[in-house]
Amino acid sequence: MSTGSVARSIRSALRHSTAWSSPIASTSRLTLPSSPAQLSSCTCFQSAPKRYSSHYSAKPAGPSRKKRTILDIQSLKRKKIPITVLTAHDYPSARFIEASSAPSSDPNASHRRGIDIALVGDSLAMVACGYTSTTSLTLDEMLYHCRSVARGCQTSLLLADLPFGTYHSTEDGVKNAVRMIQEGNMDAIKLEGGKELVPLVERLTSRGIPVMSHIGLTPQRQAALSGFRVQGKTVAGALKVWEDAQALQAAGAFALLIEAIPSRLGRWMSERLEIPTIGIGAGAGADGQVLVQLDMLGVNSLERGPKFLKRFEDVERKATGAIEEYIKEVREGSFPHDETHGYPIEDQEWEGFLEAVEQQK
Ligand SMILES: Nc1nc(=O)c2c([nH]1)NC[C@@H]1CN(c3ccc(C(=O)N[C@@H](CCC(=O)O)C(=O)O)cc3)CN21
Ligand SMILES: CC(C)C(=O)C(=O)O
Repeated sequence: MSTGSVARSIRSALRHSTAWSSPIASTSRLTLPSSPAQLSSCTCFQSAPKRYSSHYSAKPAGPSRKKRTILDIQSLKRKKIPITVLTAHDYPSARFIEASSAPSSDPNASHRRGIDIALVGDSLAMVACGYTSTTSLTLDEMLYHCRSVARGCQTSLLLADLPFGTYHSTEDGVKNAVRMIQEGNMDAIKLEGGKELVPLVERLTSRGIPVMSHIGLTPQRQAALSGFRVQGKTVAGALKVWEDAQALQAAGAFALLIEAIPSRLGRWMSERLEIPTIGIGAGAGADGQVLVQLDMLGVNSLERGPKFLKRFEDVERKATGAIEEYIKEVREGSFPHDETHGYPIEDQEWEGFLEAVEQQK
């Protein structure tokens, strides 16, 4: 192939990679502060990293759609504004979050602020990959999902779980958290565990990697906890949750996820901790709430699900209904419609084609 023809094929490939090409991910990463003290006074979290969106994505963010920062999240607690967290597992679920953050016509609408934190939770192992537990998910699988979410979500703070087994030692935890930031394009990471993780939380936060700690029911330890069971229901159990919370706050965690604990304990701790608590099955007294997006959309509405789950939609029913309609229309011949869904050819071209075929005989 000549140089000219190589250039031509590249130009042609570029021309054809329009609406269906994947968007270009940002290469500009946040510069992170190096100590917890710097973290709370630093302004570098406040500037939005530029991310480019695909041709058919929503309009570019307007002035009211500032990238969420650690400081923003923490100030919501002081202002007593509930923090909204929702999981995103891929590009479309990230785009749903981004679209729900669009400024509405009503400037006072409470949903106007949108989702504060998009969480690439390792629940994706179960709901998006079909594994029976979160422990099967590898770091590489997680990184692949993180990159897709980062391409779809510009406004929310991007948080992801370090998968099971990737932070059993402080050294592993630091190395793998850095990969989540550099390769996964995440802003912060979440770690399941209590006091035993203090050395890792200190190391990460003092090196500028913001950490959300996750206590109470920690699904990665499902086997050790003998299943997905409510935690902190006894004197000793509640004391353990409270001691973990205090130790992790002191170690530098910017927020605390509290899962499946009694509502009274959730409220009591939230009133006493300085850092925000994000609850899932921890009652209305937490500083924020998190749900798994596919759960709250009712994508798996046939399963019973935990008691804390509220399904705001029944996407499973809507999706299967639509697919059945598609099957019916294809079988009946009512889809596609030539006029609506097909491509025309000019009469002259068509007749010319028929003549040309005739002449070839
Ligand atoms: N789809 C999905 N949603 C989740 O919220 C979720 C996951 N997957 N995978 C990881 C963990 C597991 N989670 C779960 C799963 C089940 C219960 C559950 O059924 N709990 C019982 C508690 C029983 C008790 O101790 O009293 C319940 O009835 O709510 C709780 C959390 C939360 N996380
Ligand atoms: C259940 C939520 C909080 C989570 O940690 C996840 O999505 O993995």
